[in-house]
Amino acid sequence: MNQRVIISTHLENELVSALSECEHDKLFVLTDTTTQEMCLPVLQKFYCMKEAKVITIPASDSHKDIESLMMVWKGLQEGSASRHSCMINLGGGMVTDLGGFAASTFKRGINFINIPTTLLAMVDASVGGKTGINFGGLKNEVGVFNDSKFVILDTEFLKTLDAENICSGYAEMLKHGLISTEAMWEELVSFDLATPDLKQLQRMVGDSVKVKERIVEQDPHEKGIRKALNLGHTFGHAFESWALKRKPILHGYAVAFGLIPELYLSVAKTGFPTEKMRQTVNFIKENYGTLNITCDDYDELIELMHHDKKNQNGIINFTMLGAIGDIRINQTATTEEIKEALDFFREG
Ligand SMILES: O=C(O)C(=O)C[C@@H](O)[C@H](O)[C@H](O)COP(=O)(O)O
Repeated sequence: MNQRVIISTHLENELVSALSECEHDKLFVLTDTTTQEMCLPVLQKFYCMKEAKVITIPASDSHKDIESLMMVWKGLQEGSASRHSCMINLGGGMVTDLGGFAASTFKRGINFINIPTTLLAMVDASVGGKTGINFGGLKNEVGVFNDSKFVILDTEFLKTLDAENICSGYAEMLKHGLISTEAMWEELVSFDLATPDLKQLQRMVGDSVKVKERIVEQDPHEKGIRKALNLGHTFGHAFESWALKRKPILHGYAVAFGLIPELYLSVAKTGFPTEKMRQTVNFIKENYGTLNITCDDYDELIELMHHDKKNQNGIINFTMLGAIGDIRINQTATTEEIKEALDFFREG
């Protein structure tokens, strides 16, 4: 990985040091309307930011699209950015994904630094070089792999989040536990997510991001083991795209929901222990509720799964588990099995 992930203890110092390693003629900072209000004031107090030009896009995943991307390109162009300029992406996964893609394509690529401000971006989106936008109703349909030079991870920003955003990011942590160790999974499913202990959560963020870093280092372009990080996402992205047309849900909620049918398939096909599946499913149902799909939605969901980026030769590709930490990539399921898993999701 050509990216350095820094767990911040003093944001200003770390940013000064990162910027000194990213030689730049002009500095830009990308925010969305939420982080402009909640997080930008923290950065604007720093001397190193005094010349930075701010570009702001509308908040939420429904704006992770070509229009917002054009706003960023336009902001860079109007601010006379050169190929030697640098952009700081200050925000959640939508900002780090879209900003990373804008920076990677503007004048064929300028340096960028991610400062994630949501739990989801801290443990997942800001790390590992997946950048992109949604397109044609499909998640992350257009994008490139390109690392930010630095990720500066300041867990103080967690204090700006509401309960829903904590839950959303936590779903990716839960996924990291499932693909990692029993001890990590155990701590995650025992955590009181309804009234979270922020100190404990801040410590768990460090462990969680290490799981992602370790996997991305082995396989930066998702040819093999990186597909582990997509656990919960074959169904999850389908749920998310389905919801986008009705009542949008946060990405992490879609992943939490996606874990349910994928763990069900793991029990049926790769021998994942039923009791651990039950414990995980109960945790998800208690903390995330459910998504109200009916049998009439199955064909649409399966059609959406046919666009998953892991697929090859028209076959839907799943990541499953044989046990906690026993990752089985490139698994398949028949349409009948997928429908059974959706029945389990609804009726469980
Ligand atoms: O980093 C990865 O690799 C992942 O799959 C992590 C996912 O949690 C993340 O949501 C990712 O952006 C999904 O990527 P996609 O390739 O399925 O669009």
